[in-house]
Amino acid sequence: MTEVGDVVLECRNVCKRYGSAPVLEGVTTEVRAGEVHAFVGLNGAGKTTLMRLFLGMIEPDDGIVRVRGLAPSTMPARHWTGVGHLVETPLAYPELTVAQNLRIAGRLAGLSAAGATAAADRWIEELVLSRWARTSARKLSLGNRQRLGLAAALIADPDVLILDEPTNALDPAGIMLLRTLLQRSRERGAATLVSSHHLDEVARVADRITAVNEGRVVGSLDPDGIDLERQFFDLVYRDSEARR
Ligand SMILES: Nc1ncnc2c1ncn2[C@@H]1O[C@H](COP(=O)(O)OP(=O)(O)OP(=O)(O)O)[C@@H](O)[C@H]1O
Repeated sequence: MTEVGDVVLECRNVCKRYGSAPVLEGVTTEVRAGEVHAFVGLNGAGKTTLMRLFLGMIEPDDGIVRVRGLAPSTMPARHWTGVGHLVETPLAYPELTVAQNLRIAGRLAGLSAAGATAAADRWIEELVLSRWARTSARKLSLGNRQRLGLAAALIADPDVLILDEPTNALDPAGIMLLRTLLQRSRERGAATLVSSHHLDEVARVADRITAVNEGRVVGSLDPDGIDLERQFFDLVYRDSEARR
């Protein structure tokens, strides 16, 4: 396994509320270079919210969030070029083809025009999208739209990768492909944060698994451990009981 390096993503005592409803309560965590850190939790646990904070899409009410030591809201544009992400629905211009979308993603990630064209061709092959390269994004199946989103996130080999439920809508071949891509990103030294509901899949790809429940970190799971589902529900039930 690759050696794990410096802290790249970090949050300390982060709280986020929507109105009076707490969504994250005192979350502290980190992701280091060369590791895949997975967040698992039930629907509404706060996983997407944490990712949106790291991407500067929202601000914490309390606590600190850092990406390579900088607050996302103050990060210069050039730092974002090394951050690949797929959060919620894959972002694609519906009227543009797969190839055109990937060229734009490459340009936004700081590649030259020629570099973006080459990267688009490469990632179309990697994600097995060749048949749809000239198809407009709006005509893609859900799974192929997800593949396009993953290709866009990875287009410039980012050293920070934030993927929310990346297996969404993928077929078994797509899931295996994603596994390989995450492994390669880890070997390049990328810091990867993923969220998932699929404990078996997460156990295959993650170096670290953190369980969240109702906005709080409630423990960690050993990816090599047995019966992860039972361990996960034990943590969740214990936390839910303690809150009563
Ligand atoms: N913009 C918003 N306004 C109000 N509430 C919100 C908003 N965004 C998220 N929430 C609430 O925050 C909580 C956490 O949502 P979040 O999407 O982070 O959970 P999640 O763990 O990603 O869930 P899922 O597994 O279902 O995707 C939920 O109760 C959700 O309804």
